[in-house]
Amino acid sequence: MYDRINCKIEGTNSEHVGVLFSNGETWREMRRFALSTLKDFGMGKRGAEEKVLEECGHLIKVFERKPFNTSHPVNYATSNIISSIVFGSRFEYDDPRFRNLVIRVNENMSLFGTAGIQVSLMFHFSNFVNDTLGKLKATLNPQTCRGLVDCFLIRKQKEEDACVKDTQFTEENLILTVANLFTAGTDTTAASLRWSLLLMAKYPHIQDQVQEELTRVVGNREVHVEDRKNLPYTDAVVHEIQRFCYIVPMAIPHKTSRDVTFQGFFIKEGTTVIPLLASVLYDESEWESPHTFNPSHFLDKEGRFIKRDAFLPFSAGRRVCLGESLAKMSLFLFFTSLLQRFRFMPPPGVSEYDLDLTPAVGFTISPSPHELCAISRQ
Ligand code: HEM
Repeated sequence: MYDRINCKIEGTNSEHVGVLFSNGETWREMRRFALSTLKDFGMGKRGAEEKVLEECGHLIKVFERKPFNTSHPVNYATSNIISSIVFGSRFEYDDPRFRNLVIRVNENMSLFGTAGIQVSLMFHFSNFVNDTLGKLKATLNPQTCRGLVDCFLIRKQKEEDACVKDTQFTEENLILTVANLFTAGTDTTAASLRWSLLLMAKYPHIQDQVQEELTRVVGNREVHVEDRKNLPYTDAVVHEIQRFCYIVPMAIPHKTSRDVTFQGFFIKEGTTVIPLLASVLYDESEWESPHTFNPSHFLDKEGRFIKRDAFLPFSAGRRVCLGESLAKMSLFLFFTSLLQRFRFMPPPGVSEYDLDLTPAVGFTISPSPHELCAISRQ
């Protein structure tokens, strides 16, 4: 059951292109291509770690002691991770075209599925990508891929030269695949990070324990992915944030590719099925206290980190999140690097108890608008 339902975006042929909403050969080819280039430029590599740490350096500069809204800076930072993997470069936070794109992607996730918003995103996205693409095409060197777009253009040229019939490496597929990576990969990671900071301000005793562990194990040097295994409490906190906040409560609609009988129910081929990830992340038979923010869900009695089968924020199966490794790495590095440097607190006059955990409405679950103070620890 890995097909998507048909989700056509007005004005485009999006039912048949990109990764998120395509099926069959297009999905297979675009997913394979995106995964292998993400591996080359991002996931599981030292290069990606450097990109996240570099971006963290930029983010740290805009965090403030006085109350500030975490939304925009965090969204710019996570968008820049995708930008540097896709385009091979990042954007300044005050670049108006970049800011506009980030806002559109954010709106798109809040109102996911609304045709008007999808059209508006595609319009802004096409403009932004066409502009960036023009620059990349003008400076393309077939010997060096700066990012996913270069790899795509080189492959497109090769398939054109070889007169490959029905090639998937088309301009439309390029724009939709890039749009999919921005839509699926920026707001989700940003929302997770914003929840992390809010929860640390809300539960200072948990923030204390994370900071004690970071100071003891890492000290003042840069945190690296390798440190994760020596930071069991921090790792448990990051996992618990993803469980407790279930950023994507429902997976993207699937469609049964054949008749199936599941738990005694007959489901006909072509039926729309929406896996409810929140139900497993809050399953009372799996978690000791599902409705409480409790990092012990991921710790054994000796304080060692434990994996849990019911931890499925990225879904499962063949349509499992394509960016899972990148998201996990980014979240861990941003969270630990920020907590090394700052103490996150409610604004003056607001107590921890007043910090509201009611989520904002949308396809992804983001915190409601709020302000925090970032007090330097160094
Ligand atoms: C905390 C961050 C993230 C969460 C919680 C998350 C979660 C998910 C979920 C639940 C799905 C739907 C799976 C299904 O339909 O069964 C999904 C799909 C997807 N995600 Fe993520 N995601 C995150 C970050 C990312 C990142 C960073 C990227 C890009 C690099 C990304 C790219 C995608 C793509 C392309 C799909 C569609 C896969 C397909 O249809 O084959 N995601 N994600």
